[in-house]
Amino acid sequence: MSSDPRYVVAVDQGTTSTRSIVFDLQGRMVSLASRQHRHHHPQPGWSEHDPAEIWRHVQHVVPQALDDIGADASQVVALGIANQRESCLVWERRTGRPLTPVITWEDTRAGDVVQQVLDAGHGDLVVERTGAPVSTYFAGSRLRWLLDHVRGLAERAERGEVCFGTMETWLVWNLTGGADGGRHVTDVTNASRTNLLDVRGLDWDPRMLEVFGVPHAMLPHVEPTTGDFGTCTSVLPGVPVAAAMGDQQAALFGQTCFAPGQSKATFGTGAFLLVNAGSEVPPSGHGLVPTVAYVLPGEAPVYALEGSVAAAGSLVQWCRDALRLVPTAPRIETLARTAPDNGGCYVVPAFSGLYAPRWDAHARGVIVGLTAYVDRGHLARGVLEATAWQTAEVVEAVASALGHGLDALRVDGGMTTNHLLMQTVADVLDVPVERPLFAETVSVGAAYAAGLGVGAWGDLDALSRLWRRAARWEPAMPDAVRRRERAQWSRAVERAQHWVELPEGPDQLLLSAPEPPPVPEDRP
Ligand SMILES: Nc1ncnc2c1ncn2[C@@H]1O[C@H](COP(=O)(O)OP(=O)(O)O)[C@@H](O)[C@H]1O
Ligand SMILES: O=P(O)(O)OC[C@H](O)CO
Repeated sequence: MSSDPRYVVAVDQGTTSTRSIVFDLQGRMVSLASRQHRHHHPQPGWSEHDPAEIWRHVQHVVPQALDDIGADASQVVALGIANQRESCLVWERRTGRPLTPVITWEDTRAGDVVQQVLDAGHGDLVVERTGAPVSTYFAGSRLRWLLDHVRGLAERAERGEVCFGTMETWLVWNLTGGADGGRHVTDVTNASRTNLLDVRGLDWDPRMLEVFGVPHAMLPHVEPTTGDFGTCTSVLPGVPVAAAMGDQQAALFGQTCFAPGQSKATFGTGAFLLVNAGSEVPPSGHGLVPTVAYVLPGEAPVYALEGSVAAAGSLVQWCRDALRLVPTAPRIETLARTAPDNGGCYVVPAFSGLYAPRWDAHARGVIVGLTAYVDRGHLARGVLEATAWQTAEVVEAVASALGHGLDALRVDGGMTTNHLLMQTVADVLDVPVERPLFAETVSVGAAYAAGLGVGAWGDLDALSRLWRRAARWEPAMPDAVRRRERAQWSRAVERAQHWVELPEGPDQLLLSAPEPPPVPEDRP
């Protein structure tokens, strides 16, 4: 065996930042580099990133993570990509020039498209074919919005002159050559978040393309989670892109939830609970969404049942950036610990409406129960409790769907360094909460999948043996308190619900970037 160390590199392209993590072949994390990108909110309900900025960050963090350990591309056996899901953009096939910003999963501008699809009576059909309800959350409605509002885009899409993609599609295209032969591919887990994929056939559904008016010519080829996504021509020249998957599916994989019934919750910008549902599409219902967990070549697909919470860490970020309540996100814990409880104050962060299990696009955020007694500490408590209670609603829905509750919940994501929050989650769920040693489970999952793809690791059992618990929080809240607080939370949510009429979309192109962003730097 060569003494030259060998590595698997993961890229986690998240809503807040882009990270690159290097793993050795024992599955240990050996280096991490990260960069936050800007988040634009040009109008209420709009949420955008600059695709060129994100590609630049990938070009920066991947070499940096390798440089930090004195390694280079020649020692990398595979690259795996995990990404914020549903966020999407369109670019020009000939030049690779982005024609739109990244319209993120939190963006609600396509509310009128959703309404049109529902008014046309297609709501049940979309759920039956794709597993997911019609929502601005899934990419199809936002793609339709772009086709309607970017001048000339619909015609160019019909002619095959433009490429649609979610974030892994954009990154794989650029990594494998861009306009000079880059691959236009998506992975099946990301594709299952578009309202356009036949969740059983695992390819674009012609009926859904009709319903959303999406030309097939602009869509990427759908690939299994691990396999041949092409070879990097830049950033990691010669290295195969061996896996790509949505970040929440990657976290399920990284938490080694390979057996039906195993679950994890990731607390990042949003919060996402996924339960492994085995190889049959689980029934929709209880406000949960069947989704593709992973597809390994030559094996039956594995599905998950998902409960997505739109706003979790983003509420903390809003407290930091918009309210200046805290200087950094972790300081929300320090502030919350100055108060013994929420002082009667409840925060419902329905910035993008409410997702699972209520699915109310018309909901908007509220802070209720304010009296002159409430101070910053109480508010910070209310902010953390909002994530816990939203998760509790999802866990209740999962219990109804499965017919039994969870024994324990594996957690990960940026918010899980917050001990008070994790204790609160255990308390309101009345379930123990466990965090693994490698809390960057999204990257772990992408690396595991990529390593499997090139034979660097044996099999799923070998990966399961790598999971190590680092922390556990036991429920400690008296039942009576839990019941009382649960009832108060429900009353607060009711006040947030049905708040707005969905706005009509503008008639003309109103993207916030009137000039297309510059072509990524490394292209001639
Ligand atoms: N200690 C903390 N307490 C509460 N929220 C936190 C803490 N640390 C980070 N966050 C929140 O977590 C999010 C970042 O988590 P991360 O998993 O990196 O997100 P993403 O994958 O969505 O980019 C941010 O929204 C931030 O506000
Ligand atoms: O980037 P994250 O961790 O907020 O994840 C975003 C989700 O994939 C949205 O569905």
